[in-house]
Amino acid sequence: MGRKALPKLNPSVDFSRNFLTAEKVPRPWDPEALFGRVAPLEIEVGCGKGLFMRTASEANPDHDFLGIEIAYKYSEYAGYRLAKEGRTNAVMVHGDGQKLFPEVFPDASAVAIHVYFPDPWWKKRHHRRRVMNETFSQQIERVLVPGGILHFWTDVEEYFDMTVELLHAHTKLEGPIEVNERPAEHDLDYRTHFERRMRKNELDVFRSQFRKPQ
Ligand SMILES: C[S@@+](CC[C@H](N)C(=O)[O-])C[C@H]1O[C@@H](n2cnc3c(N)ncnc32)[C@H](O)[C@@H]1O
Repeated sequence: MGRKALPKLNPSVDFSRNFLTAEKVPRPWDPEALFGRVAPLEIEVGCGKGLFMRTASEANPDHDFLGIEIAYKYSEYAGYRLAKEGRTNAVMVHGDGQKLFPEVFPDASAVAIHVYFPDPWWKKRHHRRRVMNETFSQQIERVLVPGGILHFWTDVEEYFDMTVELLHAHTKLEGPIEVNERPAEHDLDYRTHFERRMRKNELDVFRSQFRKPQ
């Protein structure tokens, strides 16, 4: 299943408030510099075109959303779309989530971390390239506040099972807590573009949450 080319960005839209490259993320972490306030933080890793970032930041104006996407064009487009919708509580970062977590986020700094449909890296010898690995799962646990939630969805059952095993073996996160499918009320009423694609193709989606103990 290939991806369509992204629409052109209108050069008159200033999206500098909603998009930055990894080296511009403040170190030490300073949410006020990015969002102009301190609010409960949610982080998404691997945002693609940013549907979740747009819908979640609109639905939860009291939370701040930081999206990390390694593909420059997608991160830029997602930031541009946030700017077009005038969002002040959501920022896209072009970068590698696995590098940014240890460099940027303090312990217990996020109420939720979202990982939706990470690249499956199907071949066994490529599994080590998967975003969900031992080191990153421990970073997720460290960055979540007590009671914070990891949202992990995938269409690959074997990746789902591997992640459950990984989290049980290397973290104290509790789960998987099952998440039910919700009927879509309009054509973009899906958690992400990949969820939309899987459901339109009648493919399974494995949805879960894991909670950091208090
Ligand atoms: C299969 S796509 C899913 C996109 C989106 N989450 C969705 O569900 O529609 C996986 C995305 O993760 C991004 N990605 C892969 N590794 C990453 C990393 N280490 N840090 C940030 N993004 C990453 C890829 O560029 C790609 O856009």
